[in-house]
Amino acid sequence: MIPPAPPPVADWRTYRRLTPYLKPYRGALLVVLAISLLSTMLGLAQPYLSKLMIDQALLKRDMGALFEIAGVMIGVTIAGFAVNILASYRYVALSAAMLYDIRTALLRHLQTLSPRFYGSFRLGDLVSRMNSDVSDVQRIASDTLLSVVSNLLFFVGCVAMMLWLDWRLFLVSVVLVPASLATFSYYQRRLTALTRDMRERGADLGSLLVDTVMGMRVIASLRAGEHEVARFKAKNDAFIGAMLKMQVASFMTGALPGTLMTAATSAVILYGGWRIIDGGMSIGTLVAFMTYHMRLLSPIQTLMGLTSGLASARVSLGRIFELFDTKPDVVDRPDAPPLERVGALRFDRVAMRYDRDVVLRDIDIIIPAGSLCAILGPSGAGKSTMADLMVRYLDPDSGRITIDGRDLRDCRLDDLRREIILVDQAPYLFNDTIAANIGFALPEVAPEAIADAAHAAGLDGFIARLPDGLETRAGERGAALSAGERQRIVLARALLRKPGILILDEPTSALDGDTEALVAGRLRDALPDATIIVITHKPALADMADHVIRLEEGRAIMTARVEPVHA
Ligand SMILES: Nc1ncnc2c1ncn2[C@@H]1O[C@H](COP(=O)(O)OP(=O)(O)OP(=O)(O)O)[C@@H](O)[C@H]1O
Repeated sequence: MIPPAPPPVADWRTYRRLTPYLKPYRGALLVVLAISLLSTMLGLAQPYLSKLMIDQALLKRDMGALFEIAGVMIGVTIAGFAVNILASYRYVALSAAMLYDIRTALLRHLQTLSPRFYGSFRLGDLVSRMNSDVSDVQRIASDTLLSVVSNLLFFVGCVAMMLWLDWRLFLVSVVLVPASLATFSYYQRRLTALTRDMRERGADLGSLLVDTVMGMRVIASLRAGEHEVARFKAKNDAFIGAMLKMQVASFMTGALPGTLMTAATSAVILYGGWRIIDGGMSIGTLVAFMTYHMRLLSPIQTLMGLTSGLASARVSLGRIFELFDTKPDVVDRPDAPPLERVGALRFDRVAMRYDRDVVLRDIDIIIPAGSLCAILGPSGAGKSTMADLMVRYLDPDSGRITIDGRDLRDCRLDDLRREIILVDQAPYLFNDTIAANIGFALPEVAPEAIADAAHAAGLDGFIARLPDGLETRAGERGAALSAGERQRIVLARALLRKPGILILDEPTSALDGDTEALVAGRLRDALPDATIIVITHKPALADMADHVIRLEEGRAIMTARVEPVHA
């Protein structure tokens, strides 16, 4: 098998993709930047005030000027403090709102992806992207970006003040800047690649942990604990190795260029001192210049240090946008006319393959509206695939599926998912009460309707025996219930929604004969006009159907039952 190509390393253009999310906050961002500019200007005033203090007050022994300048200095410090707090508060609120928008958009996008995506994408990796990567971006956005902007402003202001005070001294102070920038740029590129590697190893580790926790029962029963620990150790070693490499690169990126800049300080003192002794410069000017020079190092070092954070956020953003770039298998047509009624469902020369394996070919069947239809066939014949096609989790490779003559692709997904409900083979329960699981996402539903649905699914006897009845909790993924109880709860959830077409994929596989007969008997009463399609291996269920579709080697043969159950 050819291994998949490694994902591309995110470059700086990744940040451009944030533009649509920034747009709604343009005005607010400009206000924050204006406040930040004000705070920078206040910070830049301090060294200049010390020059005035030395040259105008101390050297001239002017007490009045001393108090005046000291008063201005205190005022500037207090104002700078207040403006700084305001800028960071406004900025954090703004970045939090923006990241909420990204997370919501991501969640909406993930909801459009088909089961095929969830079958192939590692759960741990997905959780790590939605959690750690988004948090990483949040951390950087709520901290680093404001810091970058204010440090850049401060840097530019410092340079301007230094040039204004003495341009020759400025040239001496920046002589090592090119070497510093070259070192920085080399380590910064290395850092991006290493950060990506570390995130990937982290996702590997996360996936293994999710897999292990979910498979804990199997691990315990097969006594595979040590095997799992060894797998964990290998992944953990790879993660720690990648993290250490990244740390070294991060340190070098932050520290080396700054160290070079510090070396320039001695040159400034030497040249400035010579100019003072020579009479070409005042003491106040050199003191102010040195203060700017020392402060110039701080934004450079901060900016360089921040690059490791920015590189890591860039990688995280890349991983988040990779999810956004995953195209849904089915495309919605929200402009399509609404689906008025749900009629006959037809497979018109439908073919379907996974990768290169053909699963269904030339499927040509009609499921009459209002009928009870059973789909039979050997394991792996493609029955569940047919169900996925009927609810448009997938689109056929060729041919079409129509509802009352209209191609499913020409319907709104919202209409389809309201009218056609699939209860699939793996009943999923949320960690909530049984009532909340049945009435999931229907906050207005009446308790009587939930009780009716539970009755229709044959749950009434079981619920009556529970001390908390419908308010009993289902446990993590329904672990506090038996497989048959879970199956009936998801059936009740579907019945409550009264769909026009209900597809049940092996709905009674975990039920005993009596319970199966009870549930099957109540189905038609619960949905008197609906089309009910049951995928089953159980002859008893198939016997109740009006029509039977038999799948053999990807070709459906439909046989109408001679004696329909419902006359
Ligand atoms: N996501 C997928 N990627 C690749 N192959 C798949 C995928 N899903 C199903 N298949 C393959 O397609 C074939 C049909 O699968 P399907 O689940 O539709 O069969 P089925 O008739 O419902 O089987 P069963 O009765 O065991 O539930 C199988 O060979 C299966 O391995």
